[in-house]
Amino acid sequence: MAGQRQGGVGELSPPLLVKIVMAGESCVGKTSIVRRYTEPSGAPTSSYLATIGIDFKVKAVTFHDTRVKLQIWDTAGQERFHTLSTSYFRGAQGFVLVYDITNLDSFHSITSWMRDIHEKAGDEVDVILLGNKCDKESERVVPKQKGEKLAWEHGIPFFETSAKDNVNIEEAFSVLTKYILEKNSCLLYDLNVVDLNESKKRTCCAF
Ligand SMILES: Nc1nc2c(ncn2[C@@H]2O[C@H](COP(=O)(O)OP(=O)(O)OP(=O)(O)O)[C@@H](O)[C@H]2O)c(=O)[nH]1
Repeated sequence: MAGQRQGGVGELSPPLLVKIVMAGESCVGKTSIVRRYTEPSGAPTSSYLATIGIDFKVKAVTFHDTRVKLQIWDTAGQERFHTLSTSYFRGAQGFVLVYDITNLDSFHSITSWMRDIHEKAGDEVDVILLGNKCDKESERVVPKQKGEKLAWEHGIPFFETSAKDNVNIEEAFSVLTKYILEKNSCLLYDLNVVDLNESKKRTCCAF
Protein backbone atom coordinates (compact mmCIF):
# COMPACT_ATOMS: atom_id res chain seq x y z
CA MET A 1 0.00 0.00 0.00
CA ALA A 2 1.20 3.48 -0.83
CA GLY A 3 0.37 4.75 2.66
CA GLN A 4 2.73 2.26 4.33
CA ARG A 5 5.76 2.79 2.18
CA GLN A 6 8.64 5.10 2.76
CA GLY A 7 7.94 8.58 1.50
CA GLY A 8 4.78 8.92 3.58
CA VAL A 9 3.78 12.34 4.85
CA GLY A 10 4.20 11.37 8.49
CA GLU A 11 7.82 10.38 8.03
CA LEU A 12 8.64 13.72 6.40
CA SER A 13 10.63 11.94 3.72
CA PRO A 14 11.51 13.97 0.68
CA PRO A 15 8.99 13.80 -2.14
CA LEU A 16 9.33 11.47 -5.07
CA LEU A 17 10.29 13.22 -8.29
CA VAL A 18 8.14 12.46 -11.31
CA LYS A 19 8.93 13.86 -14.74
CA ILE A 20 5.92 14.40 -16.99
CA VAL A 21 6.16 15.76 -20.54
CA MET A 22 3.41 17.50 -22.53
CA ALA A 23 3.35 16.48 -26.19
CA GLY A 24 1.22 17.21 -29.24
CA GLU A 25 0.89 19.63 -32.14
CA SER A 26 1.13 23.38 -31.84
CA CYS A 27 -1.88 25.28 -30.50
CA VAL A 28 -3.73 22.25 -29.10
CA GLY A 29 -3.61 23.76 -25.60
CA LYS A 30 -0.61 22.13 -23.86
CA THR A 31 0.52 25.33 -22.13
CA SER A 32 -3.05 26.17 -21.15
CA ILE A 33 -3.53 22.72 -19.62
CA VAL A 34 -0.30 23.04 -17.60
CA ARG A 35 -1.28 26.52 -16.43
CA ARG A 36 -4.75 25.36 -15.46
CA TYR A 37 -3.29 22.49 -13.44
CA THR A 38 -0.38 24.29 -11.77
CA GLU A 39 -1.61 27.83 -11.18
CA PRO A 40 -4.48 28.75 -8.85
CA SER A 41 -6.03 31.14 -11.37
CA GLY A 42 -4.83 29.29 -14.42
CA ALA A 43 -7.53 30.13 -16.96
CA PRO A 44 -6.01 30.40 -20.45
CA THR A 45 -5.68 33.84 -21.95
CA SER A 46 -7.48 34.30 -25.25
CA SER A 47 -4.30 35.41 -27.01
CA TYR A 48 -2.05 32.62 -28.23
CA LEU A 49 1.64 32.80 -27.39
CA ALA A 50 3.56 29.85 -28.85
CA THR A 51 5.96 28.06 -26.54
CA ILE A 52 9.49 28.80 -27.65
CA GLY A 53 11.71 25.82 -26.96
CA ILE A 54 10.75 24.41 -23.59
CA ASP A 55 9.30 25.45 -20.26
CA PHE A 56 8.54 23.63 -17.05
CA LYS A 57 6.36 23.93 -14.00
CA VAL A 58 6.38 22.10 -10.70
CA LYS A 59 3.38 20.91 -8.74
CA ALA A 60 3.48 19.19 -5.38
CA VAL A 61 0.77 16.61 -4.75
CA THR A 62 0.11 14.00 -2.09
CA PHE A 63 -1.02 10.66 -3.33
CA HIS A 64 -2.15 8.05 -0.78
CA ASP A 65 0.13 9.67 1.81
CA THR A 66 3.06 9.75 -0.58
CA ARG A 67 4.47 13.16 -1.36
CA VAL A 68 5.15 13.62 -5.05
CA LYS A 69 6.76 16.50 -6.89
CA LEU A 70 5.52 16.59 -10.46
CA GLN A 71 7.94 18.26 -12.81
CA ILE A 72 5.83 19.09 -15.88
CA TRP A 73 7.77 19.88 -19.04
CA ASP A 74 5.82 21.92 -21.58
CA THR A 75 7.28 21.36 -25.04
CA ALA A 76 6.75 23.49 -28.13
CA GLY A 77 4.50 21.86 -30.70
CA GLN A 78 5.80 23.80 -33.69
CA GLU A 79 7.61 21.66 -36.24
CA ARG A 80 10.80 23.76 -36.07
CA PHE A 81 11.18 22.79 -32.39
CA HIS A 82 10.47 19.09 -32.94
CA THR A 83 14.04 17.85 -32.39
CA LEU A 84 14.46 20.02 -29.30
CA SER A 85 11.07 19.06 -27.87
CA THR A 86 11.55 15.32 -28.33
CA SER A 87 15.03 15.49 -26.79
CA TYR A 88 13.25 16.18 -23.48
CA PHE A 89 11.28 12.92 -23.75
CA ARG A 90 14.20 10.88 -22.41
CA GLY A 91 13.94 10.05 -18.73
CA ALA A 92 10.26 10.96 -18.45
CA GLN A 93 7.96 8.65 -16.52
CA GLY A 94 4.76 10.01 -18.03
CA PHE A 95 3.36 11.86 -21.04
CA VAL A 96 0.25 13.95 -21.55
CA LEU A 97 -0.44 13.66 -25.27
CA VAL A 98 -2.88 16.30 -26.49
CA TYR A 99 -4.94 16.93 -29.60
CA ASP A 100 -7.58 19.57 -30.27
CA ILE A 101 -11.10 18.24 -30.95
CA THR A 102 -11.58 21.07 -33.47
CA ASN A 103 -8.44 20.23 -35.44
CA LEU A 104 -8.33 16.97 -37.41
CA ASP A 105 -4.61 17.21 -38.24
CA SER A 106 -3.74 17.40 -34.57
CA PHE A 107 -5.69 14.15 -34.05
CA HIS A 108 -4.04 12.41 -37.01
CA SER A 109 -0.60 13.31 -35.68
CA ILE A 110 -1.13 11.41 -32.42
CA THR A 111 0.18 8.10 -33.81
CA SER A 112 3.40 9.78 -34.88
CA TRP A 113 3.76 11.41 -31.43
CA MET A 114 3.24 7.99 -29.82
CA ARG A 115 6.07 6.63 -31.96
CA ASP A 116 8.36 9.48 -30.87
CA ILE A 117 7.49 8.88 -27.23
CA HIS A 118 8.27 5.15 -27.35
CA GLU A 119 11.43 5.72 -29.40
CA LYS A 120 12.85 8.26 -26.94
CA ALA A 121 11.38 7.18 -23.62
CA GLY A 122 10.87 3.43 -24.03
CA ASP A 123 7.80 1.22 -24.04
CA GLU A 124 7.22 1.26 -20.30
CA VAL A 125 6.29 4.94 -19.93
CA ASP A 126 2.75 5.91 -19.01
CA VAL A 127 0.82 8.02 -21.49
CA ILE A 128 -2.64 9.60 -21.33
CA LEU A 129 -4.46 10.97 -24.36
CA LEU A 130 -6.40 14.23 -24.07
CA GLY A 131 -8.88 15.62 -26.60
CA ASN A 132 -8.75 19.28 -25.53
CA LYS A 133 -11.09 22.24 -26.16
CA CYS A 134 -14.23 20.18 -25.54
CA ASP A 135 -15.98 23.46 -24.69
CA LYS A 136 -16.01 24.20 -28.45
CA GLU A 137 -18.69 21.64 -29.24
CA SER A 138 -20.05 23.53 -32.25
CA GLU A 139 -16.60 23.40 -33.91
CA ARG A 140 -15.90 19.76 -33.11
CA VAL A 141 -14.46 17.69 -35.97
CA VAL A 142 -13.13 14.74 -33.95
CA PRO A 143 -15.96 12.66 -32.44
CA LYS A 144 -15.36 11.52 -28.87
CA GLN A 145 -15.62 7.86 -29.94
CA LYS A 146 -12.64 8.30 -32.27
CA GLY A 147 -10.51 9.53 -29.38
CA GLU A 148 -11.68 6.65 -27.22
CA LYS A 149 -10.92 4.12 -29.97
CA LEU A 150 -7.42 5.49 -30.56
CA ALA A 151 -6.66 5.43 -26.85
CA TRP A 152 -8.01 1.88 -26.61
CA GLU A 153 -5.77 0.77 -29.51
CA HIS A 154 -2.74 2.16 -27.66
CA GLY A 155 -3.95 0.83 -24.30
CA ILE A 156 -3.92 4.24 -22.62
CA PRO A 157 -6.49 6.30 -20.66
CA PHE A 158 -8.46 8.99 -22.46
CA PHE A 159 -10.16 12.21 -21.39
CA GLU A 160 -11.82 15.03 -23.22
CA THR A 161 -10.70 18.20 -21.50
CA SER A 162 -11.17 21.92 -21.52
CA ALA A 163 -8.39 24.07 -20.14
CA LYS A 164 -10.74 27.01 -20.65
CA ASP A 165 -13.60 25.61 -18.55
CA ASN A 166 -11.40 23.47 -16.29
CA VAL A 167 -12.94 20.15 -17.36
CA ASN A 168 -11.11 16.90 -16.48
CA ILE A 169 -7.70 18.57 -16.03
CA GLU A 170 -7.20 17.54 -12.39
CA GLU A 171 -8.63 14.09 -13.14
CA ALA A 172 -6.27 13.49 -16.06
CA PHE A 173 -3.12 14.34 -14.08
CA SER A 174 -4.38 12.35 -11.13
CA VAL A 175 -4.87 9.20 -13.25
CA LEU A 176 -1.45 9.62 -14.86
CA THR A 177 0.26 10.07 -11.48
CA LYS A 178 -1.55 7.02 -10.12
CA TYR A 179 -0.39 4.88 -13.05
CA ILE A 180 3.20 6.07 -12.70
CA LEU A 181 3.32 5.39 -8.96
CA GLU A 182 1.61 2.01 -9.25
CA LYS A 183 4.03 0.84 -11.89
CA ASN A 184 6.58 0.24 -9.16
CA SER A 185 9.27 1.76 -11.33
CA CYS A 186 12.40 3.32 -9.88
CA LEU A 187 11.80 6.92 -8.94
CA LEU A 188 14.20 9.39 -7.42
CA TYR A 189 13.51 11.15 -4.16
CA ASP A 190 13.80 14.88 -4.53
CA LEU A 191 16.49 15.63 -1.99
CA ASN A 192 17.06 18.97 -3.61
CA VAL A 193 20.21 20.59 -2.26
CA VAL A 194 20.08 18.91 1.14
CA ASP A 195 22.59 16.21 0.28
CA LEU A 196 23.77 16.04 -3.29
CA ASN A 197 25.42 12.62 -2.92
CA GLU A 198 22.31 11.08 -1.44
CA SER A 199 20.14 12.59 -4.17
CA LYS A 200 21.99 10.61 -6.80
CA LYS A 201 20.91 7.33 -5.28
CA ARG A 202 18.01 5.61 -6.97
CA THR A 203 15.30 4.37 -4.70
CA CYS A 204 12.77 1.79 -5.80
CA CYS A 205 9.15 2.35 -4.91
CA ALA A 206 7.68 -0.51 -2.95
CA PHE A 207 3.98 -0.54 -3.70
N1 LIG B 1 -11.72 27.29 -26.28
C1 LIG B 1 -10.60 26.82 -25.79
N2 LIG B 1 -9.41 27.38 -26.12
C2 LIG B 1 -8.27 26.85 -25.61
C3 LIG B 1 -8.28 25.74 -24.72
N3 LIG B 1 -7.00 25.45 -24.41
C4 LIG B 1 -6.24 26.33 -25.05
N4 LIG B 1 -6.99 27.18 -25.77
C5 LIG B 1 -6.52 28.28 -26.64
O1 LIG B 1 -5.76 27.70 -27.70
C6 LIG B 1 -4.65 28.53 -28.03
C7 LIG B 1 -3.36 27.71 -27.93
O2 LIG B 1 -3.15 27.31 -26.60
P1 LIG B 1 -1.70 26.94 -26.05
O3 LIG B 1 -1.92 26.43 -24.67
O4 LIG B 1 -0.76 28.06 -26.18
O5 LIG B 1 -1.27 25.78 -27.06
P2 LIG B 1 0.08 24.92 -27.11
O6 LIG B 1 -0.29 23.54 -27.45
O7 LIG B 1 0.87 25.10 -25.85
O8 LIG B 1 0.86 25.60 -28.34
P3 LIG B 1 2.46 25.54 -28.67
O9 LIG B 1 3.14 26.33 -27.59
O10 LIG B 1 2.59 26.21 -30.02
O11 LIG B 1 2.88 24.12 -28.72
C8 LIG B 1 -4.70 29.71 -27.06
O12 LIG B 1 -5.33 30.80 -27.72
C9 LIG B 1 -5.57 29.23 -25.91
O13 LIG B 1 -6.26 30.26 -25.26
C10 LIG B 1 -9.55 25.18 -24.36
O14 LIG B 1 -9.67 24.20 -23.61
N5 LIG B 1 -10.66 25.75 -24.94
